[in-house]
Amino acid sequence: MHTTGEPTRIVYSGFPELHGTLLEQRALTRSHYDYIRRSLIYEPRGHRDMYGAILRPHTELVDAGQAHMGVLFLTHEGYSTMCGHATIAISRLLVDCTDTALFPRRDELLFDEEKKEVEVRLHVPCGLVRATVPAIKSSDSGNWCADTTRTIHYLSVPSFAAGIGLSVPIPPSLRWPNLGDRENVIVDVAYGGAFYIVLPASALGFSPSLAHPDIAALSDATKKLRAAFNASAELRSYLRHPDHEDLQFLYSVFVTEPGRGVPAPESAGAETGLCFFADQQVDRSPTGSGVQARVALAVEKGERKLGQCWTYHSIVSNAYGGKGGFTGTPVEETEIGGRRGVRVRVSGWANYTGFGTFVVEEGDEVGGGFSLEQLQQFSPV
Ligand SMILES: O=C(O)[C@H]1NCC[C@@H]1O
Repeated sequence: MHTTGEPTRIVYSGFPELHGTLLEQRALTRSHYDYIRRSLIYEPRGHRDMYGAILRPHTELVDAGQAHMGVLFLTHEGYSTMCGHATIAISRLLVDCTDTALFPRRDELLFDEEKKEVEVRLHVPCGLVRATVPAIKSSDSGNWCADTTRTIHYLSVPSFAAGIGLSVPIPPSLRWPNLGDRENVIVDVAYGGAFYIVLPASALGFSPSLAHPDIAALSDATKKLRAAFNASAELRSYLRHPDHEDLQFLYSVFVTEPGRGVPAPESAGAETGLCFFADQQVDRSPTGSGVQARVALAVEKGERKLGQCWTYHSIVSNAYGGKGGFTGTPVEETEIGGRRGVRVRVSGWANYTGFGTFVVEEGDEVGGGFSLEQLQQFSPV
């Protein structure tokens, strides 16, 4: 499927059996079955910016009846903890799926006759996500399917601002050309199921406009900024999560341009962002978990009130006249580990791109998956 152009290759059958909690399944997948991620995400089946997900029908929350399905997320680098664009895609898929062998808790989904929607609860590595999928019911069969004329929305785990106006010292070995003679970059850090650095392009020494971004140069700058941030124990201490240390890492640098893009009719304003995540993948979608992080920052800074809806664009949604932009609305203040958090409602669309079966033939070493970049780094080419 894709969400504003960002792919989600969804594994719903054929994955080896896994037991334990979702985080244990994630660890086991990483240690024993990483070859499956590489075969689906790397070339020749995938590419540098491919994204995937594995459905997990048994997790502690699914078995306790709190979630309908568990999900592991796959990136070019490894296994992420939250993904808004994939949540939107997978919840639509599950509403459309009538096969209980693939989706054992299918019969527990409820069609809300009044609102004409179905709630799907997903257990993802950062916690429980509640998605609401608009649906249409057939009067003949009584079956429903997703109604693609309305947006899907989800409420994820609490988001929070972890640090505002932090100064990141950039050592000489990590400077990039646009930095000029600056020695520090000022960033905000926020959590939206994963930790994000958020900053305007101008803070990196680039033009503030993301109308025609130099993606390669921004990728180089954000990669170096991330390395400089991670080099400081004091700055890393801002990546603290009260629940689980698996969640305590910097996932992404999000470069933003406030004001750019067409606001959705129900929203009070718009902005555009360019998200570099994992090992510098570029998100084509407006990045649901990053929207959560950016809304939490806006609330913390007093720029956004509860209930105020805002539109978030990517360079792809802007290129299509605003179609595919997400909206983000802070709906509830909450507390997380003694600090102020906010629940953010994110909405967007997802579409199917196809259904398929992948094979890796025995003895096909190249076809097991390769990353051109890693080959260049580690092997003679
Ligand atoms: O929408 C999101 O949250 C995701 N898209 C790719 C990077 C993030 O995990």
